[in-house]
Amino acid sequence: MTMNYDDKTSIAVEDLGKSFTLHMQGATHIPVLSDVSFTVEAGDCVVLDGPSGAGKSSLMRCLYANYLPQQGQVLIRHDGELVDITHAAPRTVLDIRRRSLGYVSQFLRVIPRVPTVELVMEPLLALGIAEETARERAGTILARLRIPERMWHLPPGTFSGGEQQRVNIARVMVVDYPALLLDEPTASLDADNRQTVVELVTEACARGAAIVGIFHDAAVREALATRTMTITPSDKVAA
Ligand SMILES: Nc1ncnc2c1ncn2[C@@H]1O[C@H](COP(=O)(O)OP(=O)(O)OP(=O)(O)O)[C@@H](O)[C@H]1O
Repeated sequence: MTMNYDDKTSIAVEDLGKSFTLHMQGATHIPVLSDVSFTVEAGDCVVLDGPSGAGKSSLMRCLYANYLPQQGQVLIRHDGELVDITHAAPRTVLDIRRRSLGYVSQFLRVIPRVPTVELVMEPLLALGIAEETARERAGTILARLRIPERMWHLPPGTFSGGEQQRVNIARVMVVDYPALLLDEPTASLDADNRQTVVELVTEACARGAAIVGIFHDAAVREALATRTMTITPSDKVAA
């Protein structure tokens, strides 16, 4: 049942439950999340905490509708309305992802042969932003994240792990999404780039973005969290 939310609520998670069934292992049942409920308001940065394997990344994937939960719903503010992304039609999910919800995953999914600058411009072009403006904004964020200009025309397939992660971050943070999901964006970054990411996320919060993040670095968590949500491991029962 959908509760009443005020206009500032950007994300509302209601009674979410997710388990996996491993069919190759005699239908082993792995409960991961049960009865997870929380809301994220505009300008909030909710940090997911909890031990390894508790289900933080799985929750993030449910929020982006990469995983389908068996129970509950995830409401995302889209065009002024709270829309249940878990039960939305595929084209609505794509539209929410294009305009309302950005997601920095742990790894860059590289599209072969596409130059870095074009990868970063692409989400802006999809929003109808003119090519020249998109190129300029892509350059600005790549420079902030210390990707040297001589690399912008190269596809990032051969870049280092940290360089690929920064391209991944640039591709999302170049858009002013109203809501953002950040799954360990600073994991393989050096101190300077970690600081840049902290600044980018702080700026996003200040302009009113609603953020859910997983950050293994305690200093990053401390700098960004307006609230912490602890995810407790479900009993991993084999049936
Ligand atoms: N696609 C999947 N199929 C089966 N089991 C999965 C799948 N994805 C996650 N799991 C299981 O769900 C549990 C939670 O994993 P998840 O990656 O969400 O944890 P986490 O809290 O993000 O851990 P970490 O902090 O180590 O990244 C683990 O036991 C994992 O094996």
